[in-house]
Amino acid sequence: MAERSALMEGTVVASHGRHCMVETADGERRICHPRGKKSYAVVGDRVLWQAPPPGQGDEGTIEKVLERRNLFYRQDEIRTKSFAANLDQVLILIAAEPVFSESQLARALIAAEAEGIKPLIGLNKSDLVEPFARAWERLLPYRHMGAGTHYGVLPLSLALSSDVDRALLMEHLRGKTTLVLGPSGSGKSTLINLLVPGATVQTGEISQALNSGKHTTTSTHWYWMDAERTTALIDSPGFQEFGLHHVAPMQLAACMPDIAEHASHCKFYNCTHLHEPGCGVLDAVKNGSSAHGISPNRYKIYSDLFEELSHTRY
Ligand SMILES: Nc1nc2c(ncn2[C@@H]2O[C@H](COP(=O)(O)OP(=O)(O)OP(=O)(O)O)[C@@H](O)[C@H]2O)c(=O)[nH]1
Ligand SMILES: [Zn+2]
Repeated sequence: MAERSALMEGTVVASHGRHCMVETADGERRICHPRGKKSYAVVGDRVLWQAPPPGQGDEGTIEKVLERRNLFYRQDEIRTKSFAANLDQVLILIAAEPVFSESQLARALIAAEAEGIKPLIGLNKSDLVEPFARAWERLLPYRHMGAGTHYGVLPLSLALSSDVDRALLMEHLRGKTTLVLGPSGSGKSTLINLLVPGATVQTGEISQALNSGKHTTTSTHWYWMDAERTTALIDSPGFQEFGLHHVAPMQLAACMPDIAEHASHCKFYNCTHLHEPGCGVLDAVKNGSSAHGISPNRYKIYSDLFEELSHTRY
């Protein structure tokens, strides 16, 4: 039996099917395959990997996925899609146009909360004055959520005020690992290319290497934004149909800061906030859009999701 080399630690920086690109501590990258089911890794995973025995090519094997701090994923009845692991925050980029789906936004935010990941919202295309004003208005509950400490909505105009936007984004991203998500047309590619010059070329090359020649961009990629490798951005496709099958209905309120804020005032500790007397959430819904109320849209998202998650689980 050929002698095997030592285990080394690395970070998964791209994945395509079962193939991964692993980056070592000194920045070297190489293609690795998982050894077994237990070593399936996603972008952001810290892994122990091993170089192949001499003369057997240069593709390594992932021997072990180290314990994750968190995993951002969506799940429906049929499948689970894992986006990335070990994140500091998720930046959801939407735009004045095309009009965004509030339900989709809310779902992504809940998925982040459920894993203890800080969400951040960017609203792009502020140059489209009227549609932007409408979108900004629709985001009112999100701008106020958690007394302004929790979320933040960053107004952006990525194609026009690139220097200003780069500086603003850097304030929020510096030193962190951030997953960027967004519906098609929101300006996600514009954002990635603004923050990581040459990202498109890098993506093409890695995709090609992982996909044995076929060109594809439908995979998740990790980019360093600085030479010191302290600030990372992860680009991932697949924002549509955000299933939350993994969130229990009774866990939902805690994952929606504007609802959670009032849930401690309920008479019953196991209040569903749907019909109970003495419910702090229902009282806050009556106060509607006042500073301390819950917006009708947000409550509808809560009650619809509660119903949906109650059905899908059993
Ligand atoms: N008006 C305006 N248009 C912008 C802005 N930023 C990006 N766009 C335009 O919006 C369109 C979509 O931008 P992309 O960066 O390709 O968006 P994407 O989210 O990557 O979209 P997909 O490639 O479909 O996933 C392009 O035509 C951009 O030029 C902006 O600040 N203002
Ligand atoms: Zn209640």
